[in-house]
Amino acid sequence: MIVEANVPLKLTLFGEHAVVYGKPAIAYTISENLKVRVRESEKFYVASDNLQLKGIRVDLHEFKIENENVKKVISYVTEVINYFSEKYGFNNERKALIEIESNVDPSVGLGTSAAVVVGTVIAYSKFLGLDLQKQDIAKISHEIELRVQGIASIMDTHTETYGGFLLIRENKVENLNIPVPLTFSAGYFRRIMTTAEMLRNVKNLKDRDPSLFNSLIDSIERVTLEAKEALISGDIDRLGELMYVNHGLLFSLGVTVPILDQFVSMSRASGVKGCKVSGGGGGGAVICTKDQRAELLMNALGGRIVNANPTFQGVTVKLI
Ligand SMILES: Nc1ncnc2c1ncn2[C@@H]1O[C@H](COP(=O)(O)OP(=O)(O)OP(=O)(O)O)[C@@H](O)[C@H]1O
Ligand SMILES: C[C@@](O)(CCO)CC(=O)[O-]
Ligand SMILES: [Mg+2]
Repeated sequence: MIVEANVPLKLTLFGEHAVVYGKPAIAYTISENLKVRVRESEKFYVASDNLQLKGIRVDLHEFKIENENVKKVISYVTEVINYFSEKYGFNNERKALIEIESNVDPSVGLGTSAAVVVGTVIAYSKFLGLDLQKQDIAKISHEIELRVQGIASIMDTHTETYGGFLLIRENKVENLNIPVPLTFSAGYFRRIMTTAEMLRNVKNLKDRDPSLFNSLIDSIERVTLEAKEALISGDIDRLGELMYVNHGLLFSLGVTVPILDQFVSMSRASGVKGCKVSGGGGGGAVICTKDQRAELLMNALGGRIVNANPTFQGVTVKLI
């Protein structure tokens, strides 16, 4: 028996980083996904064909002989195993091979870390014979992402668990009913930092200059709440304008890099209604109002386009 979880990846429309400090954010699930498969094995293994360390296969019992990079990369999975052993008393008596498959590169600002956690939580818990509700999956996954990263909001884990367009506010998620069929152009550029590193940079700014930091995240809050109204009323012109403003505020927070700024700036000059960095920054994902010019520019600048069509189902699991 193999348990397979299918997790949609996500894009953040507004409010990333600020959401970590209690501000609202808007995210939605897209038509790209990550799969996690769990099956019985004589030892614990994690396998992924998709990491920079291509084709790694790690024996979790001989962890200490593996290098720090490997340990770090698979820590989202090992924390899930630790969680079920600590909280549910599974003393690793049922060992598993955990395989991760995705056609999107890891760490690109599309919530791949949350997808690994949500997928492993749902598939591994089912493998252990537990039948967790979505509410539990979301809560446990957030706890684990937070443990690994040190800093994290509920946004990515909750969005990928539930699916659709969500407003994240005060540690809760609200479904946004969007009246018009809405889609975006999105892709990603090579990333030089992980989200965990970007989160630490932002925290440094907060510690160094709290008053400047607060005024930036207050502005992000205002933009996000106005964007919610624009989304609900289908006002794409206003939405686009607010995306550029949010990008500017993320530039001010120090999470953009030259290629992203160049792309956003060139998109604006060529008439695209709105564009911004999406997710943790430091390279990685960008999102624009749907526009062929944005997609051409992305290609021309060396980015990779992703399928940004919205999905509404959230994580699913099946036995194969
Ligand atoms: N295919 C995969 N196989 C194994 N681990 C993965 C895979 N994809 C992502 N990961 C894990 O997630 C980490 C990337 O997390 P990170 O938060 O930096 O990126 P992200 O979630 O795509 O971006 P953001 O949080 O901004 O949306 C990787 O270092 C690795 O630990
Ligand atoms: C940067 C951030 O806001 C979004 C990462 O996709 C981090 C988080 O919300 O945990
Ligand atoms: Mg992440």
